[in-house]
Amino acid sequence: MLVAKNLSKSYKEVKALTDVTLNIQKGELYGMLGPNGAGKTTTISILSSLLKPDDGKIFYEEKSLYQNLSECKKLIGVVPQEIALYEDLTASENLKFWGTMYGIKGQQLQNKSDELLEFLGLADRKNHKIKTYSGGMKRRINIAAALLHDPKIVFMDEPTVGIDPQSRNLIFEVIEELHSRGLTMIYTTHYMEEAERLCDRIGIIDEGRIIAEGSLDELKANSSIKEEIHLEYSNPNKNGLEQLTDRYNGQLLVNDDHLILSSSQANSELPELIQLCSQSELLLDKIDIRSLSLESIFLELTGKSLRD
Ligand SMILES: Nc1ncnc2c1ncn2[C@@H]1O[C@H](COP(=O)(O)OP(=O)(O)OP(=O)(O)O)[C@@H](O)[C@H]1O
Repeated sequence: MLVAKNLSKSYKEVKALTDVTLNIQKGELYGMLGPNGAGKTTTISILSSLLKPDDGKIFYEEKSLYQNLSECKKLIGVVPQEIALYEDLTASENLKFWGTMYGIKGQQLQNKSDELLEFLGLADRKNHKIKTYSGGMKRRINIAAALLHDPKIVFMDEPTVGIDPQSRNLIFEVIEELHSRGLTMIYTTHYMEEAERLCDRIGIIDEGRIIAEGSLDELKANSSIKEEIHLEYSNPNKNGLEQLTDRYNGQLLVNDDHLILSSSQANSELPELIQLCSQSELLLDKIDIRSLSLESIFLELTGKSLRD
């Protein structure tokens, strides 16, 4: 469906992308997982023709993007990270505006707009102004606007940023339904849980490079880490945490009230870890051994946390 070869892009002295190559199959839900500033928005902007790369080639259904711009653009829908809606217009009026921009008119636009409002669970609010909508509802209308012209591939740039868990779940359900209908999607996120839940294949991006790619199972199989030890503690003792960080350099994620240690053999590492916690005067509430997550894979590959 989409092939991108060796995309590179700099903003003056900032190297935003280096040699990014992607091969997205029809019907695939591909996740780009990376921290803030990794290059996700730049990739989407280039793939959707909003931005020109310094280098690289892009093909949609084997046709070069730049040589077939208007034809390719019809295939593409973009859900931008920033909400692109007029606050003083109703949801219907916003969709009418975007539909007209895509060249859809009259009854066809009305029908499509109603169908999407129904699909996104907002039919009963269609005549309300966007400024009365919650953040999650605005995000859903943002998605509807990208679907008006029946695109074959949709780019979703962090579509759940800044919304509550319930609204996030509604958006996941919409994406899963679109996926089951065969829509090809590229979904960017810095939440590993989203990539794990939604995506057929995940590209891990950091500092403008895809540093690993595969299904969740493939990424796990290629990692030397096998498990994670989760420790919950009740006293965030700074010195104690520093001692542990020194001992487990590059293996340990420290969060507010818990630690995650990436481990190749959790059962044999546990006694030493518990002893060190005791020496470091960390009061443990709970210990859990869990299967490997993308967070640990990211730590293994980059030496840093996805959430930094
Ligand atoms: N218009 C711009 N001018 C200068 N630098 C930019 C511009 N847009 C992005 N950058 C830089 O390029 C790099 C990649 O940014 P990009 O927005 O693509 O990352 P991202 O993964 O989408 O991050 P975020 O989740 O924060 O949007 C960053 O270092 C960013 O500061």
